[in-house]
Amino acid sequence: MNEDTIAAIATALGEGSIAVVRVSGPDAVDTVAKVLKSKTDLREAPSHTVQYGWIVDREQGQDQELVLDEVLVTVMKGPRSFTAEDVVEVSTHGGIVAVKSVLELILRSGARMAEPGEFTKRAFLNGRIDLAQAEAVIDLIRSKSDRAFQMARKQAEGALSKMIFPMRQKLIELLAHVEVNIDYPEHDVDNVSADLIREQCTETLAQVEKLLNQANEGKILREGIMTVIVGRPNAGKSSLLNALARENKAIVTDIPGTTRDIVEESVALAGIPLRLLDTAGIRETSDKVEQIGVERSHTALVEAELILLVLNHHEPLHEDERKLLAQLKDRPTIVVVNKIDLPGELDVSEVERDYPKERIVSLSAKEGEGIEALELAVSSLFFSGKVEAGDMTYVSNARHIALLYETKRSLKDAIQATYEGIPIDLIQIDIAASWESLGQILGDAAGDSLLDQIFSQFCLGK
Ligand SMILES: Nc1nc2c(c(=O)[nH]1)N(C=O)[C@@H](CNc1ccc(C(=O)N[C@@H](CCC(=O)O)C(=O)O)cc1)CN2
Ligand SMILES: Nc1nc2c(ncn2[C@@H]2O[C@H](COP(=O)(O)OP(=O)(O)OP(=O)(O)O)[C@@H](O)[C@H]2O)c(=O)[nH]1
Ligand SMILES: [Mg+2]
Repeated sequence: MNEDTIAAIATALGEGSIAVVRVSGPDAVDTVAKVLKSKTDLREAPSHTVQYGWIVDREQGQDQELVLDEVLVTVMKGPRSFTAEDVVEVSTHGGIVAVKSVLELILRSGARMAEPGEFTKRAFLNGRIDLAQAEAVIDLIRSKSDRAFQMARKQAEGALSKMIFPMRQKLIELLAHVEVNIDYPEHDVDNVSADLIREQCTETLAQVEKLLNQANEGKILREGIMTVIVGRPNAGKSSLLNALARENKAIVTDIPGTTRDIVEESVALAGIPLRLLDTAGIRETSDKVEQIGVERSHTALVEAELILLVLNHHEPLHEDERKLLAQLKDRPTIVVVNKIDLPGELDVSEVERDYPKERIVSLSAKEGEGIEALELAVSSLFFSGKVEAGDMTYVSNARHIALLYETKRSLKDAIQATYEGIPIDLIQIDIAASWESLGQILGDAAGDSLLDQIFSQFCLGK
């Protein structure tokens, strides 16, 4: 347990109705009791209760005391608290003046200023949460969407840890089993061990790979897919954006070259968030403004994670479209054959030579027909199965993903070694390594520098 009692402002600095100073550590109650005037002495207050009172600076004059603010004070006795230590929270009036003066007084009364993330770090060091949970707290604060927040919240509650834990348990049991066989060598024991290792490591490897696949899907669900709509002028790119956005966001006219600059809109397609970029139609042009637009279309393509190449069903394939089809065939491209409400002039078989059928979608942006087919094509391109947002655990933290890759490598090495007749005690090293890298996700034996690096990313007071 920590000796120090720490304090910091836990709320954002700015105008607001209330602000909170959080104090944690063995002297939290005493420190605040010294500066609080209330009916019940804070030292006598039961845990998880709120006291009304005033924060007073008694050291100001001789007899007179200076009232800093009228407050509500919450006491949470350890280990039933966020840090697992005694925690006292002082709710002051909002704005920065009251809360700052209360914090300063508390610091003068014996507490030390907390470092960024130190409250959460203590929750980790005191064993209330593991490192993966602590890291999820940062993601929680930083999340910008409901979905991102819900993913982080579940991890903060230990969803990932609950999956890692049994995997590690299985590996340690395997190690124990193999160890016993080595210590009491009988005939053919090595073969039995090799079979056992192969079986268990293959099972764990499948779980690790599943987590890694889901990590990628989770990233898509949190951040959205950068989607670029390209095609010739008048193909109906802006109409497609409007149809997907269900509003007239981009200007649509029958004049080729209408869109000059990139128009951006976020939409959800079959539950998948897309960051849609409508671009200027690609063609040779002498118009200076349009040229810049076409240039921007090409630039957008470079970074696109999904490309919707819009063709016009009502016209034969144009040379510029042949070029685009060839250029984009190895990219994540879906060919959208638009204007199917009009008579067909386009020879789709030419497209089908380079693109599989499930990557070609026919629709009418104007009539809003065939959008479901596009939804299907997008979700099968990015998701192995159904898009689940509800109860899946998505690994989002870069450190965790790197450690899962390390685990994967060790498990693969172990499996490979069983086929090559490598001595069991050498294979044990790989198994132990995979057990360790999984443990590092939870913060097993994490060194000071790693902890410093992780917790310094937090804001003050968290
Ligand atoms: N005022 C206030 N609001 C807050 C927080 C806080 O610290 N203070 N939180 C901070 O992020 C979040 C809530 N998170 C919390 C997580 C655990 C515990 C806690 O005391 N856990 C104990 C005992 C719980 C119990 O009595 O059953 C434990 O898990 O042992 C408190 C807050 C959001 N709202
Ligand atoms: N019949 C029919 N007309 C369409 C359809 N989609 C678009 N159009 C029409 O085609 C014309 C061009 O549509 P836009 O959406 O502006 O085409 P664009 O690809 O954005 O064109 P630029 O911005 O010039 O590159 C407009 O007159 C639209 O109404 C469709 O599905 N069916
Ligand atoms: Mg347009």
